[in-house]
Amino acid sequence: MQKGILLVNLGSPESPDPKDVKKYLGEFLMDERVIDVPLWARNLLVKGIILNTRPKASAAAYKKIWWKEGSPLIVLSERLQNKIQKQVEEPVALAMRYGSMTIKKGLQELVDKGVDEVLLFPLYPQFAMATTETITVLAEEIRQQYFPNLKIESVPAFYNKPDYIEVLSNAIKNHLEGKNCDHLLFSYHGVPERHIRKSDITKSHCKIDGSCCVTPSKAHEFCYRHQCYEVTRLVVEKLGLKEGSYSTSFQSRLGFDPWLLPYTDRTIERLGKEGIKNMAIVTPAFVSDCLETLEEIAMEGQEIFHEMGGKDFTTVPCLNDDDEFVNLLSKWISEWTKTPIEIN
Ligand SMILES: C=CC1=C(C)c2cc3[nH]c(cc4nc(cc5[nH]c(cc1n2)c(C)c5CCC(=O)O)C(CCC(=O)O)=C4C)c(C)c3C=C
Ligand SMILES: [Fe+2]
Ligand SMILES: [Fe+2]
Repeated sequence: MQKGILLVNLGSPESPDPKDVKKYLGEFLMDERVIDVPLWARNLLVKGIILNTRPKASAAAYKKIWWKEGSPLIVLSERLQNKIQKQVEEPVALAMRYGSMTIKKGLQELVDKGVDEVLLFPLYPQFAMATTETITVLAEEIRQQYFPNLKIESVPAFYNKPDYIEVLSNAIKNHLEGKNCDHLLFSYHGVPERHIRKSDITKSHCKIDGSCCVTPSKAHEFCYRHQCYEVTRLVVEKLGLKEGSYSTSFQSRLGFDPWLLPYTDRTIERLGKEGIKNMAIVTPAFVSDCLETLEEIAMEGQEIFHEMGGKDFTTVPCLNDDDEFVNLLSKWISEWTKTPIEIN
């Protein structure tokens, strides 16, 4: 058996041009695991409303964060792939759930290299229907249709692995060293509350209240909200943060449905109003910096904080191609391939 690895991230538009942004948003938001309403309603909402209003504003936001080499999310994912490939003997390919770097092309690239057993690695620490699930479901559909002899094994959410928490905590500690920080905000991408209920395998656990996510349950294997709160809890424990010096919030809501609370923008506002002068934000739902971290948090979030009288505002970069993170992913891959690796 020849083994290979397929890393999968979300994707990004081809360019920050409104035409390309519209095309990308069309594919992304028509995914039934992202906007999870019946097809007729999704068509109405996405094609009838969102794609006629959002692409211009989104394109302007993408323009602010776009790099010479391309979309930060894609460039950073490629750097991660290249660094892992330097440590791992087996071929490591990269694909995006949306856009031109498709999962089909990624699998084809591995098959062309003689691979018949793939480790599918969604680059998300927490499980969500809109991320991990849509990747694994699509990969399986593609396998059945085009590569029926290929074996695919998926890496589950790694939010509570002690070595991941250690790498994340070290990155936060290193970034904050020598900086003023009175409050650390853990901001996770939000999801509609309905997604949490839909992913509840017990069908009765998730109440989305103050207690369900801290009450042990089988449901937590697929509960995005629980997994986000667990990352905060475990990092807080590791860094020895005091009660009151940190919070958890959810960003990037879209539409009128209730999304997970509290919202990040309102939380930043509250912290400023309460007299916090120096704050930091970490965004552990994202492995790679992207529009949501570089624009929504580092630019818009900072502006809100300053308007509320805040002073120092710092954003902890995502793990991106951090050496400790590369070593960790390479180690997990080598545990699967059973080929020892040499850590650079
Ligand atoms: C980290 C995990 C993510 C979850 C969960 C998620 C859910 C989700 N997102 C939208 C709508 C949008 N998201 C957008 C950008 C975006 N989302 C994620 C990650 C998650 N999304 C990333 C990494 C990015 C950035 C991509 C980049 O190119 O840099 C956007 C596009 C930007 C905008 O117009 O604001 C939308 C729209 C929904 C509806 C959703 C539902 C569960
Ligand atoms: Fe999103
Ligand atoms: Fe819960």
